[in-house]
Amino acid sequence: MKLRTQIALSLVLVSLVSAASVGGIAYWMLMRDFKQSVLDDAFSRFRDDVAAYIDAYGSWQQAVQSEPFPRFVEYRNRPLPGMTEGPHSSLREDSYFQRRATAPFMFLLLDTQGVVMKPAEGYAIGQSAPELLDDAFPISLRGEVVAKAVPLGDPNLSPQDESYLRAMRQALLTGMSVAVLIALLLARMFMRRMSKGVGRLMVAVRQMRQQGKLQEPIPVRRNDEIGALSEAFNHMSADLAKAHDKLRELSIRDPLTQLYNRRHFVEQASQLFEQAARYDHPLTFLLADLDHFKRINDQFSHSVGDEVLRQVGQLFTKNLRKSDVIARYGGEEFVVAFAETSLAQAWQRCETLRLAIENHPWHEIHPELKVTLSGGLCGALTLGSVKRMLHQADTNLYRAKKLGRNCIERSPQEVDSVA
Ligand SMILES: Nc1nc2c(ncn2[C@@H]2O[C@H](COP(=O)(O)OP(=O)(O)OP(=O)(O)O)[C@@H](O)[C@H]2O)c(=O)[nH]1
Repeated sequence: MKLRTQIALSLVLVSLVSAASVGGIAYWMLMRDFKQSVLDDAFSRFRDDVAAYIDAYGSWQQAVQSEPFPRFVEYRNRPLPGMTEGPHSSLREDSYFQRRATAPFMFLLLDTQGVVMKPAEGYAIGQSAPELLDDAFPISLRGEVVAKAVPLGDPNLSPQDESYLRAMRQALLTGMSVAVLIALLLARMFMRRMSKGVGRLMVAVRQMRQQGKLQEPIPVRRNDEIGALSEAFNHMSADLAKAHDKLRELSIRDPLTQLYNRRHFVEQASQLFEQAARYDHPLTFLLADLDHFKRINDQFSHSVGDEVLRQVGQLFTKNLRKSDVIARYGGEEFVVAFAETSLAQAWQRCETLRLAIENHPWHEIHPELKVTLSGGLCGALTLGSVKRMLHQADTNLYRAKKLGRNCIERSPQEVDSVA
């Protein structure tokens, strides 16, 4: 499953569970407090009625014999004359009849010893129930506890109470739905923000893998773990690109002279040949060889021979153009591809190079050291391949050696054809 989907699902789940938990707890607290307030209200009425009843007849027993408690309550709470009219009359009447229906019948009345005085829900008059005394509310008359009331069962809620609770439930549900909606919107924003950073990383990694783009910097716009990850990724890709470039350089360079190696030269020469042949542009190859190099090694040591090769490499680079592809072709052999260069122009440059090598202060390495270079040129694209052109250049080099070395030779027929 995609990270984005996983985050989305987690956030949706968290939002729903949070909203349901908060809503559930709020509803439970609302119901608890509401029932308590109904109970308190009912008890205060019941307490007043019982106290007035006992007060009116001297004791509960005498009162019961004189007038039933419900009737006493009804008369006691009946609206005063004149109150049945006017703006508040209906309120008073409603309240009276609803409370009357609930309050008297939800309390069991005990005397101070725990003997039932007014029955309710399975308790008969005269039954002893001292175990209920602990939870009973005291009813006092002039500072003396005259009875105790025990609430039984759930309160009978009035239609007004029910509609109030319905409205509260509705409000709670609406609140919860809005909370879930806001949570989901925030989750979506949060997820987009998060997945944006991860998405950028993914695109960069994919480009690295599929297109080989090693250095693919991504913007670091955040100050969190994803920002740190992006920064680390940028560092790593820069390091990787550097290491890759270094490795590539090592793989195409000759370690002694730092010129290109033979393999890289062959690759480059093939491309240059293809282009020159297609667009009919000039291209000339030089194959060069240091003269009597074996003697240098033998006479002055192998390390002097190495130093000569190194310095000859530098002279090649210094005296030829950047666009010329210069390589060490073998032991003391060098090869150059002169792009966009005719045979005559290449010969001129090779002569400059040859003289530079001949006149180099070799005596600084050893007083008797002398170094010269022989070379063979070929600019005959008509030969059809790099291999054949290099072979022709080698033939010309051989002739240069035969002619006494320290010179650059071209094929006579090429020189003639240009002339
Ligand atoms: N010091 C050193 N010598 C090398 C290296 N590579 C090849 N050589 C030596 O270069 C010498 C080439 O000698 P030859 O092929 O006989 O040619 P040469 O002595 O230059 O004679 P000509 O080419 O005919 O002028 C050999 O002695 C190789 O050992 C290298 O990397 N370092």
